[in-house]
Amino acid sequence: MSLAVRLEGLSLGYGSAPVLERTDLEFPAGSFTALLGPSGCGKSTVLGAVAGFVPPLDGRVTAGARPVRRPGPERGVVFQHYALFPWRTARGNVEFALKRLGLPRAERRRRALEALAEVGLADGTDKYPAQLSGGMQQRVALARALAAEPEVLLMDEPFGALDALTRARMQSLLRELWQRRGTTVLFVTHDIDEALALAQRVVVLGGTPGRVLADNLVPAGPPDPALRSLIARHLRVE
Ligand SMILES: Nc1ncnc2c1ncn2[C@@H]1O[C@H](COP(=O)(O)OP(=O)(O)OP(=O)(O)O)[C@@H](O)[C@H]1O
Repeated sequence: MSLAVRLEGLSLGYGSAPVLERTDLEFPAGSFTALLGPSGCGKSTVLGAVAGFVPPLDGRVTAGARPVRRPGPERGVVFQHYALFPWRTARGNVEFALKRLGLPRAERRRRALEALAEVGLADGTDKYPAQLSGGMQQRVALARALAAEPEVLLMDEPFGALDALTRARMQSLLRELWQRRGTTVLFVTHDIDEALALAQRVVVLGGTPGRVLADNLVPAGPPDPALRSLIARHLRVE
């Protein structure tokens, strides 16, 4: 149900500008890691490389035993902008995403309803995006990713556009889903508190080109102010 992700000597960039240079990182199967760093340091690019959207300039990305060469259903992606089709219902959006898996119609429906129930939207399956709040739309986007039963979940500031209360609800929903499913999660954010609240491990990226500035295990238990200020020092945002 989950795959380890490895970045080996990975260099990424667009054209001649390097974004990440010779980076090695391993994310064990079933782990929940936050990638934290200032805007422009390359967090989304790293996620894009794991998703298979951004080809490496050098080195490689593997998911399980296989090198990542293109997007695949075992790696689900959730973006900040929900990118739902406005003319499809919540269920329709999730079902549509399952088409590329070649699943029969009845199976697509079953999985869509199950995933929407899992994110707490059992009552909203026939609503259109315009009839749903931002938090509910993000739930649909999460259900869409989960319905494909991914082994790795890649999340790019998924809660960045939500108000504080909805964001906190979505964070606990995500923790719950992760505990239940054991999916490997890579979660990009530039919010230290969100990273500490959610992840087992926080990796801090920074610099130009980007590199790993710190790789901390987040201790279980109550929030640790010392760890928070250590991370903030790396980010120089205190
Ligand atoms: N498609 C692209 N073409 C060219 N340059 C790009 C492209 N996408 C990102 N970049 C550049 O790569 C660098 C890293 O961008 P990236 O989006 O990965 O950073 P980020 O840390 O996720 O930032 P943010 O927190 O603002 O989303 C930036 O300098 C950005 O301008």
